[in-house]
Amino acid sequence: MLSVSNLIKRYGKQNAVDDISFELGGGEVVGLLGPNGAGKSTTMKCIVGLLRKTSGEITIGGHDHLSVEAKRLFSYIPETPYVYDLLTVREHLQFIAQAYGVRDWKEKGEELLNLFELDDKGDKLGRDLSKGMRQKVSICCALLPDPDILFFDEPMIGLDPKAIKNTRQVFRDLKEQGKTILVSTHLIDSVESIADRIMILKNGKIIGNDTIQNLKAQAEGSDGATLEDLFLQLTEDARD
Ligand SMILES: Nc1ncnc2c1ncn2[C@@H]1O[C@H](COP(=O)(O)OP(=O)(O)OP(=O)(O)O)[C@@H](O)[C@H]1O
Repeated sequence: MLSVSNLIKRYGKQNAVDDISFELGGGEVVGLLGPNGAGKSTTMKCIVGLLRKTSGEITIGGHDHLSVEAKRLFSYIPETPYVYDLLTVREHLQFIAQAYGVRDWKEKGEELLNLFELDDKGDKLGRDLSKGMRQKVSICCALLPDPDILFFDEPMIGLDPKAIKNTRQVFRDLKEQGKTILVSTHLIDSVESIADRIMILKNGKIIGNDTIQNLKAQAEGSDGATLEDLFLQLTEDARD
């Protein structure tokens, strides 16, 4: 469903993403973990076409990632939610529904607004929303077109505990529906229960790419180790 080959993204002399290759099969849920500055957001932004890659090949559903065919297949929830200042919350949903040709969107839109407790904020303008509300609107907009693939960049940041719980449930529902998900996060616990596989990035390189069980087995002295222990062990010299 997603294929990334020899992706490099260079900022000046620094390779923020340093020749990484990986694939996501249809229906796979993969957590992208890594310390600050590891290259998670840069990787995501290159995949969705927000940043121009320096080199490498990326295909989504067999199409070049910059093609319209690829863009029809995915939604992206950025780390910093972007909303339109002069559209209300409901108008955001209407805009997305029209842009993606979503029929009968109103009912699903209302369900999403209810789920994220935005139903009484439907007439609020984007510019008047708090950061957490913007994040919720961003998630609702991403879910409305019912995409096959979802890219979530730190989706829990800025959400209140109830919204975090709801988002976890949304992940479980999406997984059950067979959606393909790549989710970058610092909140290791939030992916542990749903991820089929974890990729750990450090200094722009993938240093671990396996099931949690296999990664734990590979890690030294991993008896009873939590995913957090493993993560810290693999990334401990990240500041070298
Ligand atoms: N616009 C930019 N110009 C120059 N360097 C950048 C730019 N954006 C990111 N970088 C650098 O690229 C590297 C990867 O950054 P990136 O934001 O992808 O990391 P991240 O893993 O998402 O980090 P975090 O967990 O802190 O969000 C970092 O060293 C960062 O300083």
